[in-house]
Formats: sequence, C-alpha cells, structure tokens
Amino acid sequence: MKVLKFGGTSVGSAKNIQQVASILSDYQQNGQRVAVVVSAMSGITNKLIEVGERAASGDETYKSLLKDIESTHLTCIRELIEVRRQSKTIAFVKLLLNDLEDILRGIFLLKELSLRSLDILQSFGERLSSFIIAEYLTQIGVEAEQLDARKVVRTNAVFGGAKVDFVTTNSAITKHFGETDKMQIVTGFVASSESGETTTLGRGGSDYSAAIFGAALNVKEIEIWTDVDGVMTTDPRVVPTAFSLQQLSYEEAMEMSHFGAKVIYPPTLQPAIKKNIPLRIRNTFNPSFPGTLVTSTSGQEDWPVKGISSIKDISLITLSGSGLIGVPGVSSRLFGALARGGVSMILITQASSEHTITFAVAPTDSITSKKIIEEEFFNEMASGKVNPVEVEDNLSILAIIGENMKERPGVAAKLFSALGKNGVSIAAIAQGSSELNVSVVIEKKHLHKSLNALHEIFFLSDMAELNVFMLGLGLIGGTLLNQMRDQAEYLLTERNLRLNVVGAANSKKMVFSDKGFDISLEKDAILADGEESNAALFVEKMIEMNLPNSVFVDCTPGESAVKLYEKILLSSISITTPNKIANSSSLDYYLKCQAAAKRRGVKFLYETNVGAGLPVIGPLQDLRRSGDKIIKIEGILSGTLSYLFNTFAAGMKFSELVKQAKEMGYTEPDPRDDLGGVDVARKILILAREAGYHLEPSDVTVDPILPQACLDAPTVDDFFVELENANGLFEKKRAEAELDGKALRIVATLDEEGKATVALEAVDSAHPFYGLVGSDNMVVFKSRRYFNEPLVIRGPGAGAEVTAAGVFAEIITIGNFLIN
Ligand SMILES: NC(=O)C1=CN([C@@H]2O[C@H](COP(=O)(O)OP(=O)(O)OC[C@H]3O[C@@H](n4cnc5c(N)ncnc54)[C@H](O)[C@@H]3O)[C@@H](O)[C@H]2O)C=CC1
Ligand SMILES: N[C@@H](CC=O)C(=O)O
Ligand code: NA
Repeated sequence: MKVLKFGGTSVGSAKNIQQVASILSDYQQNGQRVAVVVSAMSGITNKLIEVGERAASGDETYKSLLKDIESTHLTCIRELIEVRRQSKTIAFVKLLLNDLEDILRGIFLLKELSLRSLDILQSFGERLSSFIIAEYLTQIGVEAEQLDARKVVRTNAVFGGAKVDFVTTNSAITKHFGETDKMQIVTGFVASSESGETTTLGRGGSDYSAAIFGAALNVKEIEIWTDVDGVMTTDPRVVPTAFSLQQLSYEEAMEMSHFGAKVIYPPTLQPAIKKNIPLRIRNTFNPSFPGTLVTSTSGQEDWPVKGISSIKDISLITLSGSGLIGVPGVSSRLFGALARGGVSMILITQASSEHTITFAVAPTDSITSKKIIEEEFFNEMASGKVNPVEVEDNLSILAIIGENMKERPGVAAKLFSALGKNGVSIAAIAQGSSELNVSVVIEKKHLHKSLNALHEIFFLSDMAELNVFMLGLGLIGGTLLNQMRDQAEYLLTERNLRLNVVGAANSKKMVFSDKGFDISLEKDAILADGEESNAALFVEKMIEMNLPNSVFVDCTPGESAVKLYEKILLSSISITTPNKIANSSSLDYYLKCQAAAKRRGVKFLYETNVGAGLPVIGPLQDLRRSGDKIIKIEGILSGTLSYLFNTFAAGMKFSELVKQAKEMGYTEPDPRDDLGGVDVARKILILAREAGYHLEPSDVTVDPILPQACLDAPTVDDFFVELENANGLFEKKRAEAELDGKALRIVATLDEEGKATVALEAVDSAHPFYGLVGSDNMVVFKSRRYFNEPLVIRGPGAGAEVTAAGVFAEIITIGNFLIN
C-alpha cells in the first residue's frame, strides 16, 4: 500500500481534480491500494483565515468573502459532477457551508477569533475538497469515499498546532483501514482532540497527515504530489538550467528546505522517516515523470553537491568586543535572550578569537534582535567592553548541500573560487557540523549571478556558459561574430562551451538579452531593435545585469570604452580587446588596469594589440614570468606599413596602395594612425611596458614620415586627397633606396637603454626585415637567454580574420579560466 498526498494546486480546480482522479484511477486499475491525503483547494486556507479575521473585526465584507469561498467550490462541483448527481453533492456541501456561515456569524457577533475557532474554520477547506474529490472518483468508477481525519487522528487540545497521540491514532487508522476496501480520501491537516474538538496539525500539516497515515499503515512509499518535477538542484526561476534530482537523503531534503526549497517540509514527515519509509516527490501535471526519491541514503554517490538553496533576504547581526573573550556563557546569554524574544536564527558563525559572534536573521527580526541584545548586554556596552551591535541588510544566504561533501576535500574551495572569480565577496561563512552544508552570506544583488555560476560549476561541469558583451561590431567585431557563429557548434559539442552573446553594440545601437542572441543572425539583424548606443551606458547596463562568467570584448577604436576598463575589471568582468589605447596611453592608467585585474583575479587580455593574431605579447610575458630579462626589441610592427613598403614598386602610386591597405582591413579606421607612426609607437610602447620599462607615450620618438598637410586634413577623405600630393615624395625615397639595393622599412626599437624609437630605415638584402611580404610583422627579442640567436616571431600582422581570431582565442581562454 502507498499513501499519496495531493497539495493545494493539485486539487485547485475542476480540471486539476480530473488530473488527480486519472492518476488515482490508474492505481485502482493496476490493483494497487492507496490512501489519499488531500489539502484544501489552493488559496482556500488563507481565505478561511481572512474571512475569520474580517468577521472578528466586525467587518461585514466577510460575507462577500464567504460567498467567494462558496462559489469556488460550487463552480468546481458544477464542472465536475454530472447533473443527475449534482443535487446530492451540492446539498452536502451547502450543509457544510451553512455550518461555516453560522460559525462566522458567531465570530462576527462575539468579535473574537480564538485559535480554537481558527482551527474549525480552516478544517472546512480539507473537508470540502476531500468530499468533492471522493464524489468525483465515485462518478468515474473508482470506489472511493471521504475520510474525515477527525475520526481517526487524535491530538491534544492545543489549538493551532496540536500534538498527535500516536498510540490512539495508529490503532484508529489501522482499524479503519481494516474495515474498508474503498479508496480513502483523507482530509489532510485536520484532526480532533479527545473530546472531539477540531484541531489542526500546524505548518505543512497535510504532509504531516500523509506521514501519520503512512507510518500507521506501514506503507512501502509515500508519494507527495505537487506541481513541480520533484526536488530540483536549485530554484529554476533563478537558474533556468536547474533540473530534478533522482534521489536525495532525508537529511539532504531537510537542509534544502531549511534554506528555501519549499517542495517538502521534512520536519512534518518525521513519523515516516523514523520508520524509514521512502518518500517520492511527484508532479501531478507530469505524472509520467518519476520524480525525486527521498530515502535514508543519498544515492548518486558521485555527486558531492546535491542542491544549492538560498534565502534571498536576510540581515546579519554582529556582536563584538573585548568583553566577549574568554567569558563563559556569552553565547548562551545571547542565544537565550534571542530565543525568549522569539527570534529564530538562520545561521551562526563565531570567529575562533571569540571576539565576534555573527548571526543571520530574517530582516523582519533585525530590529528586535538589536534591541534584545542591547538590553541583554546593556552593562557591557555601557562600559565599552562590548561594541555597539552591527546590523547589515540587503544580504542573502546561499548554501551548497550534500551528504557526500564530507568525503570530498576541495568542494568548499570550489565554491569560494567560483564566487571569487565572479567578484562576489563573502560576508560570513558557516558549515553545518554535519558537514552536510556550507553556507555563505553574500550581497543580495549578487545572488542571481552566484546561483547560476555555482550551478554551472557543481552540476553542469561538462557544460559551461560564457556571457559575452561585444562593444564595436565593425570590421574586427563583425568578423569575430562571424567566426563565433561558425565555431559555435564545435565549441558546444566538442568543448562543452556555450558562447552566449548577451550584449552587442556599434556606435549607433546597443542591445541586451540575458538569454543570449541568436548569433546565426547577421550583426545588423541582431542590432536592429537596439536602443541608442553609448559606451558608458553599455558598460553600466553590463555591470547591472551582473551575469556570471561575463567577458567584455572591446572592438572599438578610440578611448570612450577604454576609459571604463578599470571600472569593468573592478566589477570582476574580464576583458579582451584589440584596442591598444588602454595600454599605450598614460602609464598610470596602464598600471591601474593591470592592478584592477590582479585585485579582482580576472583576466585582462590584449594579445592582438601587437602583431594582431601573432603570438607576441604572450611569449614576451612568458619570458619575463620565467625569469628572462629582455635586452632589446626590434620590430616591424605595422601590417599596413609593411604591406605598403613590401608592395611599393616603380610605376605605382603610393596613395593608391594606402587605399588598398584600407580595403584589405590592415589600416586603423583612420589610416593616418598607421602612416603617421602613431600605431607603431603605441605598439613599441606596449612591448616596452610588458618588458618591464615604465615608459610614457612621450618617451617614444617617432620620425615623421607623413607631410604635415596630410596629418592636418580634417577628414579621412581629405587626407586621401592630400596624400596624392605626397606621392612624388614617397616615390623619391623608394627610388633612392632601390638604387642602393635597399628596401624601406619602418622599424620600431627598444634599445638596451630602454629608449623606444620609430624610424624609417633603408635595409639591405642581408637584413632579416628585407625579405618580408604582404602585411608581415616581425618581432625580434634579444634577451639574456636568447642572446646570440634572438627569438624571432614573424607572420601576417594585420587584417580582420587574423585579428578577430586572436580575440576569439582570448575569449575561450577566459571561458576556460572562469569555468574550470
Ligand atoms: N585591423 C586590424 O588589423 C587590427 C585592428 N585592431 C584594432 O581593432 C579595433 C577595431 O578596429 P576596426 O574593426 O577596424 O574598426 P571599425 O571602425 O571597423 O569598427 C569599429 C566599431 O566600433 C563601433 N564603435 C565605435 N565607437 C563606439 C562606441 N563608443 N560605442 C559603441 N560602438 C562604437 C563602430 O560603430 C564600429 O562598429 C581598433 O581598436 C583597432 O586598433 C587591432 C589589431 C589589428
Ligand atoms: N593598423 C594596424 C593593425 C594592427 O594592429 C596595422 O596596420 O598593423
Ligand atoms: Na599579437
């Protein structure tokens, strides 16, 4: 035999009752005997309390609320019961409702609502629902009848939460079930005292009823039917990837419910737990789903963490002071006083120095708690031995729960590391002595992000999700988006990494979606419905969204986003960018960004700042990290200039070549940054800084190669016009070099003294820079270890594909860092 319990939503309407009936009729057809415990229709218990309160306060509107309760039940009957049987059912229900009306009239006249009357009032909910369900079952051919639990469940006469007399109750239940074969539809929650007065079983009362019947009848399982697929790994409204657990232990269920998972309320299930009766949580609206089994063992042994639960609103209260050290009885005074004041503590931690005791309470209890402590420790506070009570609000608790944590070292470390990488600091930590849970107190604003990040780490280790914010969808950003689109499937299936583009913008429009955009769309389609864009607003929104595992990808030129890097990094969001400005403007800002990344333990990556996709900055950083010392750097660092001077031959117009370089995606949005040497100067400055030299932009000397008129042209188009006037000048230089058997190169150097220069040089055929082709860059590192033969890196150093690929690789690096 089994006991099945259906909660309020399961019996909340005619349609839902039909669903319940079909489940029960299946049981009957399979020849399985069940006892059924039901709650009141959803919302009815609260309305019964409310109607009583209104009547007691002399408020006539109790009558309309009563009508409302009446019509809920009558409508349900009319929808369920066929016409020829309706009058009998309605007659019985009307009798009950008349009783209810009489009681309310009494309460109205006496203006008094005792706990005793409240119990009677509330009992109507279950008495009505169980009767209607039994009638409907009979109608569809299930042999069922209502069992008013007041006949069998005996309690003391403490109203509002009576104590069960198990000896009498158990024998009454077994006797009753011994005398009937009909399916019993039992009123949950209600009972009666020895003298026959109606009592109730307190919070979670129907679950308690199910446990009482289950234990008395020694059933093989108790099924708790609700409206979700069993116990989930975490709150599915916050974490969409939450899923149902197959099995958990009674203790785990207990911990989950303590910290907010409201599926079952295990204290009420004690009678069944004591007898080791398995519980199964099932979904009335998805009956084919097996649900969650709750037994004496945890099951799923390879899962150290079974669930993550949370309480959204708590306050943290701290008592501190030298007067607490070594004084016995402080905690018992504190906790005793709070208990007497009716404050219940959700979590307690004490520093081993005994200097502070911190505990969490519901925000509604925080003022009371403070008062209680101030009274209890009045003398100590007056003499300064105990500090004023500190109260911190806007906090949440989250807890990881699992029996198997105790055998697994490192679970807590994983928790702290995931929170740390996401910039969530912890205000208090507590580990249950059973080692069944580790709880942390965090700022409320971080709860959503934390639950998602932790759920990913503990439950989806084979699937990770990175939230990508892309600012700048021009040449590089657009190419990057295309590469991400083409590679998405591979990353998902082969590397278990999902790239979620959650924010995107160009200079006109910006869009956000915490679920992520469909990146099979073109960039213009993604941006189509965007709001007016602005880098500062984009960053503000990104920080406000506070998503876990976030990365900011800046593919804009200019400095409007760069100015915000420090703030972004300090908000614990990693950055990858091809934009060179942060690293090549003031030394102060470069150092600030480095420090911010270090402080928050997030990544700030910019490999594409030099040599585009070529590995240049990474190897340089590796040399330094491994103890090498950079002596000299020489390089061809501009893809554009390289292309121009590699291609420039007799009969060609220099200005035309520049246009080609722009079309090929080598130049900066304004090609004068390339031709004027600014771009190369930025790059050698960045390399110098990475090599350990604290240089300012003004420390880099640049030989001008562009005539002033070109630099002064107001727009890029005007510049191209001006450039035509300079064609003769460039042809002259080229011809002179050719005559000497040399080629022109713009060479950037960081010399042994740490001096950085950018100069036009004519190199002969023996020089390694002579034979470069296309947009080739070449970087030569001379170091203590690479002394006689320098380390040389060469390859295409500009262009949309290679640059975007470099950024893409860094996005994945950040993903791996965040998620592992
Ligand atoms: N072309 C190349 O080979 C390389 C380029 N880079 C760098 O890549 C970056 C991007 O260059 P391109 O894609 O060629 O530039 P682009 O001009 O084609 O694209 C820039 C994009 O940023 C957007 N944008 C500009 N300001 C914005 C703002 N304040 N807010 C939002 N969006 C804004 C524009 O609307 C455009 O979509 C630059 O910093 C450049 O120095 C770095 C290495 C190599
Ligand atoms: N415009 C740059 C692009 C790479 O940084 C170049 O030409 O090298
Ligand atoms: Na690079």
